[in-house]
Amino acid sequence: MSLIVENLSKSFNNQPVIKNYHLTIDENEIVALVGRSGTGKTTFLRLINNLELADQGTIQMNDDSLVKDGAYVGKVGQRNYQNRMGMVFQNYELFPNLSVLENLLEAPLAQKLGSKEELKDRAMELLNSMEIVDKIDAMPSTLSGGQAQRVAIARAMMLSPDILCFDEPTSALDEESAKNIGKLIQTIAQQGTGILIVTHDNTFAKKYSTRIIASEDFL
Ligand SMILES: Nc1ncnc2c1ncn2[C@@H]1O[C@H](COP(=O)(O)OP(=O)(O)OP(=O)(O)O)[C@@H](O)[C@H]1O
Repeated sequence: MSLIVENLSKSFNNQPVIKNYHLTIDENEIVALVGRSGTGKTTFLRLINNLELADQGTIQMNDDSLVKDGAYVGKVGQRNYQNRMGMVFQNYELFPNLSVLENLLEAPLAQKLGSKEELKDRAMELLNSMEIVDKIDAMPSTLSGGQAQRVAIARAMMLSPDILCFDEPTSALDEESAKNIGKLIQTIAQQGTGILIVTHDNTFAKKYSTRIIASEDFL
């Protein structure tokens, strides 16, 4: 399963940020997107997560398009695309009023991806593999940054995405937690998910990615 971006363009107030950009991310790949501040990294992440509208181009996951030659597909098609795409936000965006387990179950239950028991088993399995199963009933506010990050990753993995995006995954972490997240990302990639990491952390990018791309190439 691959993410395919072709001829992608985006301007704000007639100021191009991304112009005729091409990128493919295949399964098992860990692509790190690095570059100076203000060169479009967040914009790119928002475009491929359908949080921002493209002016031109194609964004698709194998045959499931989000936008083809500048034309957005219908709602069902957009949902099909989005179901294959996962995102771990910089501030994790956990639901503060829900426990760790409830955070993991919310979306897959709403999407009817399985019974509550089946989904709970999957959640336990993921939390176990991330060595955070003891926090299953904890509220997000009681977690450390590294723990909250792992819960956010587990929540994204509940939907079995083909591509998983990370926005600055190490910005709030100490060295040890960053190392653990790097290894966790490698394990997820080995299991078949393609990874895109936006980061300012060049050491992390070099150590854990299989390919580095630069946002200076967006224009
Ligand atoms: N909603 C918006 N309206 C107008 N301009 C925007 C908007 N979003 C982003 N921009 C502009 O697009 C350019 C790219 O911004 P973006 O946030 O994508 O860069 P970035 O590489 O992620 O930066 P940083 O590393 O600082 O997070 C900037 O010039 C920014 O001002």
